[in-house]
Amino acid sequence: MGEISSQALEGLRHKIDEVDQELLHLLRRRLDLVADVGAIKHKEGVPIYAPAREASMLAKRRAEAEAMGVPPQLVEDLLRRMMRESYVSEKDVGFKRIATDIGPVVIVGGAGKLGSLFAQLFTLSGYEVRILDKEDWGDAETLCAGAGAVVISVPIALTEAVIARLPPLPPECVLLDLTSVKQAPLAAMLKVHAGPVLGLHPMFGPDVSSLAKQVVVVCHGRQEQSYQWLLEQIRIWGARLHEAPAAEHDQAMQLVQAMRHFTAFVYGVHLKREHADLEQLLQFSSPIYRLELAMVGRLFAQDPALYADIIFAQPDALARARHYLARYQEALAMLERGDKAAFCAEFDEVAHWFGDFAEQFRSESANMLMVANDGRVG
Ligand SMILES: O=C(O)C(=O)C[C@]1(C(=O)O)C=C[C@@H](O)C=C1
Repeated sequence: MGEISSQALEGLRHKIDEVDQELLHLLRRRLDLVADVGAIKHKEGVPIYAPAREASMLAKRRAEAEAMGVPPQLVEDLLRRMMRESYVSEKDVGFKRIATDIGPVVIVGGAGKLGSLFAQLFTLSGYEVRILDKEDWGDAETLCAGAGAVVISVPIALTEAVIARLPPLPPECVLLDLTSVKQAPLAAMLKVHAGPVLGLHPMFGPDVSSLAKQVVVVCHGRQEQSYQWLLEQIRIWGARLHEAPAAEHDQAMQLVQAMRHFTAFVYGVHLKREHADLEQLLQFSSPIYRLELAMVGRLFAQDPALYADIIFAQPDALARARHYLARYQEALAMLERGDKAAFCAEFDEVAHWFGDFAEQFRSESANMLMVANDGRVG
């Protein structure tokens, strides 16, 4: 059934259509300007992401919006969304090539999703890219001959074996990996190659449209000076580099990745065994539950082996999971006793421990929830 509308309403809607069309023309103009910015950045080697420019632009537009009676958050949301579009369009122009005098970049596992993304980024930056995938080991020596960098991008469980299988590399070649764990691959690379060695962990999946604002963890191996070009190249792609010792990285990942995925896995198992009707749950769901369900559900749209690798590769995964289970059991005991006071006391202690982060997370998530709700149809 069509929506009921009066003539007055129709007239106003017509005017709104005109305003939205004007907005379209303005967006087109902005996209054209951004394309010109992209061309200059490509030539001059300026990073895609310009945080200082973004901060000053947002502050000015917010103040102007306020003075005009336009909600500042509305303007900020629109600008952020437009800038996300800029990252993609500026990426497609290509990037300045930082190291002009190095040999080809060989990507071991370059036919995989993450490997393909890096192959694309190196190609967009003017490097010769060679792919060494499963079926190419017979040609490994030829492919690696004269290489300026060899990038290992294979499943975690295979990383060390693949590194051990590499042919001898040129002494100045940078050997690096993109694995989610860092200590074991770094040790393996340092063992087989006497030249520059670097461990990277891109903290994003292969489906990102650009590296702008993404984080890449850097674990130094050997001869840092010899791979500064590569770090600079990644900065130009838009990513933020976070340096950390490999052991510290692996420990943090245990909590950020392994535990997180493990609990999401258990929650998925629980929903299935309880015969949850997802269609029905979505009908009842608030934005936060929808988001939570999406975070759990997206796990099961991906490769089980990848998640098994991330969880099982952590040396102390079992001990940590046992600690988690013990905490769950403690909480369960409160529930059995009907001890609300104990629950609230523990809650307060955790809130105190979160400190200012609790409020920060509340306001950050409020915005995310609104965006999640915008995408809802019906
Ligand atoms: O001004 C720039 O450097 C741009 O690339 C343009 C733009 C924008 O869309 O306004 C996009 C990305 C930057 O992080 C900042 C601003």
